[in-house]
Amino acid sequence: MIFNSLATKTISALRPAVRSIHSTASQNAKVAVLGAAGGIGQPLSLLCKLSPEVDELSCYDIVGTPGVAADLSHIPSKSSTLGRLPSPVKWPMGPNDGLKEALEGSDVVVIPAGVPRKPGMTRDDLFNTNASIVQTLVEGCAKFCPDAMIAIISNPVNSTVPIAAEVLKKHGVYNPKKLAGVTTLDVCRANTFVGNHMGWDPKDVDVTVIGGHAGITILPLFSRVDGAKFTDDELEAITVRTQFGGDEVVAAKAGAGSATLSMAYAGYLFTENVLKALRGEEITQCAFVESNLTEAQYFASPVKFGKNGVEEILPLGELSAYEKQWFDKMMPELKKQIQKGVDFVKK
Ligand SMILES: NC(=O)c1ccc[n+]([C@@H]2O[C@H](COP(=O)([O-])OP(=O)(O)OC[C@H]3O[C@@H](n4cnc5c(N)ncnc54)[C@H](O)[C@@H]3O)[C@@H](O)[C@H]2O)c1
Ligand SMILES: O=C(O)C[C@H](O)C(=O)O
Repeated sequence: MIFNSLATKTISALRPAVRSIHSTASQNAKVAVLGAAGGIGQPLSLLCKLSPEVDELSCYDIVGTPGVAADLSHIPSKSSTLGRLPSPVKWPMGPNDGLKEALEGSDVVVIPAGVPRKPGMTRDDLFNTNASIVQTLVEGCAKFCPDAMIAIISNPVNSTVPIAAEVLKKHGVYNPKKLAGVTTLDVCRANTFVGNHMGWDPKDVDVTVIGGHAGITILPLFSRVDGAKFTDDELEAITVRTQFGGDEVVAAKAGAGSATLSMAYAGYLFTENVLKALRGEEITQCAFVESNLTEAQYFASPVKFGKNGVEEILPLGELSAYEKQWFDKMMPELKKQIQKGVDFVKK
C-alpha cells in the first residue's frame, strides 16, 4: 500500500500540462517498448511501469530485455511486465515468437530502437542504420498488432515516420490516426527554456512547437506564449537553442550518445497521454503526423487525440513575421527528409 501510494505520488508529480476534458472507464492497456534495453528504452520502461495508465508492459530488444523486465517486475505497481528477445529464427524468413509475443494485444507501441548520434553527426547520418531497424519493427506491428498506436522516437523522425507509414501501407493496414512521430522533447525543451527565461515554473508553460524533429525543421511558436517577453536577440537565441537542443546534449555527452533521460520523460508523457485519449479523454498535444496543414505530407503541430488515436489536426493559425521566416526556411528541408523515408520503402 505504502509503496503503491508512493508510486502514485511520483507519477502525479510527473503529470504533463495538457488540456484534458473528461475521462471514462479504464480498459486493459498494453504498452510495448521496442528498444527497451537502450539508453531511452530503460528509463522509458521504468516510467511506463510506474504509470497508472499501463496494465501490461512489454519490453523488446535484441539484447537484455529478460533482465530489464525481471528488474522492473519487482516494482510494486499494477502492471505486469514481459521481456522478449528475437527468436533464433531470422525475421522475416520464419516465425519470430519474441517480437510476436511482445507485440500481440498492444494498444501503444513506442519505438526508441536504433543508434544515437555522436558529436559532428546530423540526425540524417543515422538514416542508413535506423531506417531498416524501424522498417523491420513496423513490419512486426503490421503483422502482430495492426490496430496499435505506433509512436516513433528513432531518428531521423522526419524520415522514420514516413518509412513506418509506407511499411504499413504495403501490408494494407495503414491508419494515419494510429501513427505519430514523438516531438514532445522539443516541447519540453521550449517550456523549460521559456520558464527559465521568464522566471516561471516550466510545468505551467505549454509552447506549441511545429514542423519536424531536426534542426531548423523544429519551430517553436514563442509568440503564442501569453506574457512571455523577449528582445529580438533573446528570441533568436531561445529559438535556435530549442532547434539545436539535441546537439547541446550530444556535445555534452561527448561520444556517449544523445538525450536519453529527458527523452524517456517526453516519451512517457506522450504515451500516457495517448493511453488516456484511447480510454476516452480528449487530449491535445503536439505530434508529427500525416497532415494537410502545409505542403509537407507529415507535419508536427497540436493534435487532438481521442478513442481512435489522432482525431483532429488543429488549424495552424497565423505565424509571426519572425516565425514565418523560419517556416519558409524549414519547408524544403522537411519535405526532402520526408521524401527520403518514402523512397526508402518504395524503391
Ligand atoms: N525523437 C526524439 O526526440 C529523440 C530523442 C532522443 C533520441 N532519439 C533517438 O532514439 C534512438 C535511440 O536512442 P538511445 O540513446 O536509446 O540509443 P541506445 O543505443 O542507447 O539504445 C537503442 C536500443 O535499440 C536496440 N535495438 C537496435 N536494433 C534493434 C532492433 N532491430 N530491434 C529492437 N531493438 C533494437 C539496441 O539494442 C539498444 O538497446 C536514436 O535513434 C536516437 O537518435 C530520438
Ligand atoms: O539530438 C539527437 O540526436 C537526439 C534527439 O533527437 C534530441 O533531440 O535530443
